This record gives sequence, structure tokens and C-alpha cells, in this order.
Amino acid sequence: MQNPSLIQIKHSQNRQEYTAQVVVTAGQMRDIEARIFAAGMPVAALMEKVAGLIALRVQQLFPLSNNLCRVGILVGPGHNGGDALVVARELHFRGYAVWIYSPFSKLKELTAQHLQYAQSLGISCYENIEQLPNCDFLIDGLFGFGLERPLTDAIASTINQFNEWQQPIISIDIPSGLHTDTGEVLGTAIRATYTVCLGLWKLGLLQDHALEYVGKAELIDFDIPLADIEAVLGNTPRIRRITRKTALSTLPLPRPAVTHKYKEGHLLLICGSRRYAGGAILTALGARASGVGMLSVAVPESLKYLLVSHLPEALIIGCPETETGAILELTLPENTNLSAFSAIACGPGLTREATPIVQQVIESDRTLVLDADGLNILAQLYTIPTLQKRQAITVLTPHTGEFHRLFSNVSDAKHDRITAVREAAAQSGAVVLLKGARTAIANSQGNIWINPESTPALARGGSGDVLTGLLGGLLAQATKKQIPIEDIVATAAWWHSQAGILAAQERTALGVDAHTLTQYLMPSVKYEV
Ligand SMILES: NC(=O)C1=CN([C@@H]2O[C@H](COP(=O)(O)OP(=O)(O)OC[C@H]3O[C@@H](n4cnc5c(N)ncnc54)[C@H](OP(=O)(O)O)[C@@H]3O)[C@@H](O)[C@H]2O)[C@@H](O)CC1
Ligand SMILES: Nc1ncnc2c1ncn2[C@@H]1O[C@H](COP(=O)(O)OP(=O)(O)O)[C@@H](O)[C@H]1O
Ligand SMILES: [K+]
Repeated sequence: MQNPSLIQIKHSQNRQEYTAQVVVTAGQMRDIEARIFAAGMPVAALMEKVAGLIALRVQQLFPLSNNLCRVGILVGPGHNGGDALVVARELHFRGYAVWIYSPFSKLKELTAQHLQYAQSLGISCYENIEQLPNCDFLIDGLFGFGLERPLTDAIASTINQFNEWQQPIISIDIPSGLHTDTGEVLGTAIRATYTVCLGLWKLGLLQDHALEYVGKAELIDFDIPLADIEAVLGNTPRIRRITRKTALSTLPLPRPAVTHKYKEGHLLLICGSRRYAGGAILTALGARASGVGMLSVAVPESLKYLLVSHLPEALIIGCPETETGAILELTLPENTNLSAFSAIACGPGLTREATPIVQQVIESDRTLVLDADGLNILAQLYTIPTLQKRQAITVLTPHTGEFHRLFSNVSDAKHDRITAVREAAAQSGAVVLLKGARTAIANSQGNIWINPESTPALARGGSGDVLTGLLGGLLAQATKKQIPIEDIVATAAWWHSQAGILAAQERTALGVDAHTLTQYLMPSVKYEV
């Protein structure tokens, strides 16, 4: 029989991994919460449990022993405010000097009770921000996932004042003022130093425009029964965060002992022009780091020896070129057609002169990654009708500008990137990777991965080319495996970011040029697998 404690450990590890992946909207969280309450959990007991965990975490982040003992607690009218009041009470009993700022006259019943009890303990409570003394840090319990209307008037200007103060702020669940799903600022919002997200990750915390408000985000698990999560989200949640574990699980490792280079994937890259020679090198170096068995790179003839000098192991195909140095015609080695490759990645540095080449690869029956000029040309050819003719898998990797050119009729990605990428994938049938600080990937069935960790060090010319090569190489190695394509795309996005993070740690955010990035791809996973 298995040792019960081992089963427990396994269970808790699985739970941790599961909750690290799941992402919910406010509506889903409300439905999950309703099931817990309907099953008999008293609302007050859940608040007590959750806020107790928040109070413990606050004590770790701001220990009394560091003389960080003066805390201001910002209390809103709903249960986010109730959580904050329980934290206030706990910190008061632990020896912190606590001041409550509670500007609302109408509070939910449970919140009002906690306020009354806190006052009965002698904790000072103020309605005006000016009365609040200078604190070491603040806890923001103004609004959580119940906020739907924009903040205006007095509360909006108070939040602006808090933001001007220098104290660190811990936001409970979500920085007050952010929309729980879109991450948009509803009037104004708290700029948090830390956000302690409760129970399950809220979608808004993973939207690009929320990042400057969220600070360092972490999840506080309060034992929501998995059955309740699954009842609301289904067996496989539609929106998930990429984790180290999910990413590493799709890597083509271990490599079988008996294999040969063509069994480990043959990627064809089509990239570069006389004007953009570097893009071809970076794409190929990204592909090299994927471990792909064979790498062929089609470039204009005049770039051939430049590529050979950087990638002696690759087969460089020099193609006839236009007067301005773009690929004129794809000349594959004798007896080879596009179907000979496991996958094709096309676009970086091509220029728009290469339209016939892009048309040719779209017509092929191979898994195809389109990036950069490959995407601009696709947009000119009309994205949806052109892709509808494809039988094979297509992966598009636009940044926001390319995305708008490709999908001018879908929702605005600036407003809600997740909805936009989901619509784009549904309309086009492609797997779409929308680049950004929090890159999002969708397939046509509405499954979404979000890359939750990255670095602005990657906001630099050429880093997208590296991703294209890496992704192409991983796809080429996965053709015979039963891994969903979007999972491999997610792995590429995660790996690319992890390399950026490692490089930035060692070299600062200024030291991560795209060539350096390619050299950090291997070290960023080598101790993991
Ligand atoms: N789910 C869980 O499992 C758990 C949830 N928990 C906690 O509950 C939180 C959700 O609580 P919640 O539903 O009470 O909503 P919350 O975010 O506090 O605010 C809504 C209040 O704001 C008001 N209001 C709205 N807009 C406004 C405006 N512009 N200006 C002024 N007022 C405005 C609105 O008033 P009304 O719309 O009625 O006028 C309402 O009173 C959640 O984030 C977490 O912290 C934990 O305790 C336990 C586990
Ligand atoms: N602020 C940021 N934080 C994290 N990653 C970023 C940020 N800005 C850009 N990136 C990443 O850098 C890459 C840039 O790609 P792209 O815009 O195509 O650049 P290029 O065409 O110059 O190669 C993408 O993978 C994107 O997700
Ligand atoms: K909050």
C-alpha cells in the first residue's frame, strides 16, 4: 500500500500545479463562490479563512522584526473591504499599529460588522485620507472582483493621492479600480507593489495594460474544491497560464536512443533579404536552439555565405533574388518539394516583395509559421479567405500592429487582448500567438494559453525573429507526436521569455540583444530536464 503521506504530497503538488494554470473571469469566480456557499460554507467563515491567509502573507512581506509596523488599511464597501478589515484585526493582535481608512457610508452587512468590531477593539478609523498618519505600508481592500462601474469623484481622487505617496501597497485580490476581466483601468486604479490574488488567477491580472498596476502578483490558495472549479470551468479550463511544468512537458525530450536526423524534424526557414540580413541569422539561431534534427534555410543568393558562416550545420539554400535583394523564387534542392519538410517558418526580413513565395508556402500541405513580412503579405492577400484554403496547420505570430493589419474586423486588442486573440483564431482557423508583455495564444476552439512571466528586456528589434525560429524548430520535431499545436506554441513563448529573464538577470535589461538571447535559450532549460 502506498504511504498516505506520499499521496497527500502528490495531491497537494497536483493542486498547486492546477491552480497555477487556471484563470477565471469575475463571472466564473462568482459562480464558483456561489457553489461553495450553496454547499453550506458560511460566507463569514470563508472570509475569515481567506483573510487569515492574507494576514500571514502580509507578516512575511512586512515583518515586525524589520520595524515595518505602521499599516494603513483601505476599506471599500463590499467583501474586498471585509477581507481588509479581518486583516486589520489580525495585524492589530499581532502587534502592528493599524489605522483604518473607510470612506463609504453604506457597507455590505458582513463588512459593516467587521468594521464595528475593529472599532470596538480601539483601532482608529477615518473617513478622510488627511487623517491617516504616515504608514510604513498600505493594504488595499477598496474593490475586488465586484467592481464594474468606473470610479469617479472623491474615491477616484483619493486613489490618485494614495498612488502619489511613496509607501508600498498590497492589493487584495486585484488592484482596486482594475476591471477583473479586461484589466482596464475603470477611471483610476491603485498602483500596487504586490497583488495577492485570492483562490484563482483573475484574467485581468494577465492583460498587458494591467501590469503597471499589479506589481508582483502571487496566488493565495484557499482550498476551493476542485469539483467546484471543474463544475464551472469544465474538465479543461479554456484559459490557462503557461507553467514551467506544462512547457517542459512538451519539449522533445528524452530523445529516443535509436533515431536519426530526419526523424528529429526537418525545418525549412524562409527569411531574409539584402536589406534585412540579420533577421535571417537570428531566426536560424533560434531554430538551432530548438534541437531540430535538420535545418534548411532559404535566403537570397547574396546572403548564402553569411548564413553559412553563422550556421555551419545548416543547409543554406541560396535563392535567385530581385533587384533589391528579396527572394525571387524558391529553388529547393533537386527532387525536393515543400512536402519534404516537417514544418516551414516564413517571414522575418523577407520584405513585401516576396509575395509569391508566401503564396507558395500557404498553398503547401505543411505546418506553417508565418511571422513579420509573412504576416504583412498575408494581410494583403486577405487573411481569412486565404487561410480558409489551407488544409494544414497554420501558426501566426503577430505583434499588435501586425495583428490589426491581419484582423481589422476583430475586437480591439488594445482593449482586451484575450478576447481579440480568441476571435482571431476562431475566424481564421489558425493558432494565433499575439506578442506582448503577456503573450497570449489561442486555437480555433477557444483554448487559450497566457505566458505569465516575461521581461521588457525582450522589447528589442530581432527578439521576435528568434521566437519564430525556435517555434518552427519545436513544431518540426513534434509532427509525429500527439501534442496539441497550441501547447507547443506555448512552450516556445515560455522558453523564449525564460531565456530573456535569465539573460536580463545576468546582464541587466539592457544586455539582452537578440543575438545574446539565442545564447541563453539552452541555459534557461538545461537544468530542468
Ligand atoms: N469569491 C470568493 O471566493 C471570495 C471573495 N472574497 C472577497 O470578496 C471580494 C468580492 O466582493 P464583492 O462581490 O462584495 O465586491 P467588491 O469587489 O468588494 O466591491 C463591490 C462593492 O463596490 C461597490 N461599487 C462598485 N462600483 C463602485 C463605484 N464605482 N463606486 C463606489 N462603489 C462601487 C458595490 O456597490 P453597489 O454596486 O452595490 O453600489 C459593492 O458594494 C473579492 O474580491 C474578495 O476580496 C473573499 O472574502 C472570500 C472568498
Ligand atoms: N514589454 C515586454 N515584455 C515582455 N516581452 C516583450 C515585451 N515587449 C516585447 N516582448 C517580446 O519580444 C518579442 C518582440 O517581437 P517582435 O515585435 O516581432 O520584434 P522583432 O520583429 O523586432 O523581432 C515578442 O516575443 C514579445 O512578446
Ligand atoms: K483590492
